[in-house]
Amino acid sequence: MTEDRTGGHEAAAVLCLASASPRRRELLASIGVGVEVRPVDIDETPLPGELAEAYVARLAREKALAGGRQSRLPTLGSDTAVVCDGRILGKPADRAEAAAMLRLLSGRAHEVLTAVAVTGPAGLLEICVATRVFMREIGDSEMAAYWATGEPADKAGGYAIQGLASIFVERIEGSHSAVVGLPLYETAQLLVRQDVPLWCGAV
Ligand SMILES: Cc1cn([C@H]2C[C@H](O)[C@@H](COP(=O)(O)OP(=O)(O)OP(=O)(O)O)O2)c(=O)[nH]c1=O
Repeated sequence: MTEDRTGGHEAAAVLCLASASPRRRELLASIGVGVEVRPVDIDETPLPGELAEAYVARLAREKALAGGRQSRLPTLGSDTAVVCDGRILGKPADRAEAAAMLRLLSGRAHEVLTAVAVTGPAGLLEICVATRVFMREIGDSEMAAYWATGEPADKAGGYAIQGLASIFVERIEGSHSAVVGLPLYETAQLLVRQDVPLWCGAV
């Protein structure tokens, strides 16, 4: 453990995180896993006819493998997509796309898929977690106000359940941390299999 600038404690790096997402780093820190961040730039275009589960699994795997080439530590890659009516919603490019996404999600349920891949001594381990999110109806003025906050821009499906959009989410079935970007229960199991210590040490 080393003391960080805020006077808190930052765990020493035991995992390479192949991700630019601050949410994933914070989620891992919350279970005592310190990371070395190695974001990778991969093409996130779905292949023709590729199903959502195969798509997120492929991206998580590609991120883990590319990140792993830059580190000696076990390496984690992950990808989150919002899926509604078979359509994969990534991050909205602009206000119009964000509004179209929220209009599609308003007043109904959709799925959030998060895939995780971890390379390490046990080889490549992978999981994919599906969570159902039930949203209330969202009005046009709320959509416009939400876009103006800046929150939707870098979020799959154009919303953040952990942020201001929590007022739109009636309930979920599944994993809250998976919607935010990393399913902690399932990820912990993969990390243990790769000998990565959690807050409770090597188990
Ligand atoms: C649905 C939803 C998504 N998100 C975020 C999680 C992910 O960071 C992002 C989905 O994009 P991803 O492409 O999965 O991840 P990323 O681009 O942020 O990071 P990297 O590819 O480098 O790993 O959306 C939330 O924070 N809250 C939510 O409620």
